[in-house]
Amino acid sequence: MGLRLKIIVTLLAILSAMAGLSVWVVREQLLADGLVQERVEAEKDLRRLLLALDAQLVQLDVVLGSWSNYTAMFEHVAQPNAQFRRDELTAASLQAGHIDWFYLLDVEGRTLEQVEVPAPDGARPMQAHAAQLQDGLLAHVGVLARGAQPGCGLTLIGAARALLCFRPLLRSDRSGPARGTVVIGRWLTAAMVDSVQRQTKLRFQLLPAGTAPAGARMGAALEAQFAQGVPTLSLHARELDMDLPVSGIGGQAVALLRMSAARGTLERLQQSQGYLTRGLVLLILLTGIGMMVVVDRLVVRRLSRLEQELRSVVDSNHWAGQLEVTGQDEIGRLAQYANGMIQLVRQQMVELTAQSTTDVLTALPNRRKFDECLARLLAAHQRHGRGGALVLVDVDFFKRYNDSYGHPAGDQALQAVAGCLRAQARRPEDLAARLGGEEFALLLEEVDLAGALAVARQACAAVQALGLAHRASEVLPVLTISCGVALLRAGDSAELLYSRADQALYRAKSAGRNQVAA
Ligand SMILES: Nc1nc2c(ncn2[C@@H]2O[C@H](COP(=O)(O)OP(=O)(O)OP(=O)(O)O)[C@@H](O)[C@H]2O)c(=O)[nH]1
Repeated sequence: MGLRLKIIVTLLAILSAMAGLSVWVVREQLLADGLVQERVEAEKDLRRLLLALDAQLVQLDVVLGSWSNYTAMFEHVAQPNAQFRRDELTAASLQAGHIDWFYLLDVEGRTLEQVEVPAPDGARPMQAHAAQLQDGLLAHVGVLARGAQPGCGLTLIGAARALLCFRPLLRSDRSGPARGTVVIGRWLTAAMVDSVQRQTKLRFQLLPAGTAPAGARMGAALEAQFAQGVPTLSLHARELDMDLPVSGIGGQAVALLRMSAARGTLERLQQSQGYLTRGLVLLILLTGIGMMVVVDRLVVRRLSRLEQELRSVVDSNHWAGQLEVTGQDEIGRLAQYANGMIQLVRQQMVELTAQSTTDVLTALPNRRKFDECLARLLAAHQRHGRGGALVLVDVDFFKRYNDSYGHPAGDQALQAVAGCLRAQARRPEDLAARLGGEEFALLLEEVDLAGALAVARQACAAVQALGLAHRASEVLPVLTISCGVALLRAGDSAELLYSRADQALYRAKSAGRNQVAA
């Protein structure tokens, strides 16, 4: 896997993990916030609903407050009399004031006057529950009213719920104890529920109180009810319910007020989570692409360029060329170090090549170099018809020289001979080489037989002129050499040419040494 692919895969893995984690964290946070927000909004709605329901009581209370014959009622309660005027206390007048029933009680809670608007089917529910009313509710109201405080609230009469308001009958200056109580009521009908729903745009129902504990009381301070944590929230997939137990006027459990609402907040949150997720993914993609471009420009591209340059340097024969240094950072320094190494390798290669083609004792080119040059000479001859000659050189009676003067002296003698031969290779294309032991060679380019013979003879003369004493030589008392010359011929191979030069050398040796034969 290339570096670029590795970086892409790693980046993708890291960014995906980051994206997943971010989405999860944000989602959890959004959900937690959403639930809190939903509860807050539901409580706000419930408050609004309770206020709207309370407004119904307030209306009833206003009707009760605007009653005109309190004085007559006060006296009637104190001492019931037959002259008590009942003009306002008819079913028709109650109906006009949106009241369903009216009671006038004495201080003991006994009913003195009672008016009821019959239901459309003629039923009179209040009468049907007269005993219950007498025993419970109205007596209770009477007790409440004895505290001289008016009040309103919800109550349960049989299975029906009603709103009621009561006022104690006091003196007009409000002094003295209450003499009785006026109570008016309205059935809490489906029409009234509808009207509150329309007005508040909130869905609710009044369920049987069941085992729910007595809770909020209509008309009591809402904040106090909420502070007690009375409402309970139940969350469903798409809806939420907020339940609030509602107490009656006497504190008894009357109903369970259930407000239902769509979970819009959650939907909105889920929607924003979707936007957020898409935004995050886009951001991460853009970040990933941006990072890739930066990493590509700063690292990958430069590294692959270095790799190409290094490969072409290594592939070249002699480690030719250098890497481009692109900056002073780690990659730039890497290129500098690599350049240093390339230079070192190049130097060592030059040195090794020189060592492998040079004779250690005489510093003349060795047999390997000679073979290369001979091959080149042959190729040039075949291609361009250039002339050339090979001169094989052998030191005369060298074994005896060694035996007479010792091996180290023999080495020095070979070095001296090498110096003489090097001096004969005057032109840049000429080559003097040591082939091995006391055998040397001269390769001469663009030369004819006369020229080659002349060079060979000069070599012989030069060695002789060295005057290196050789007491065991049969030729002269000084060191001498013999040379065999062979000219290049068409179709020659290295072996053929060498063989002719060797035969010539043999002839020179046989003819007495210290001479040249061709
Ligand atoms: N000192 C020294 N001697 C060497 C070296 N290489 C070869 N020799 C000696 O050179 C001698 C060559 O002897 P031969 O091949 O018998 O030939 P020669 O004694 O010169 O006799 P001819 O060639 O017939 O004149 C041997 O004794 C080798 O030991 C070297 O590097 N140094």
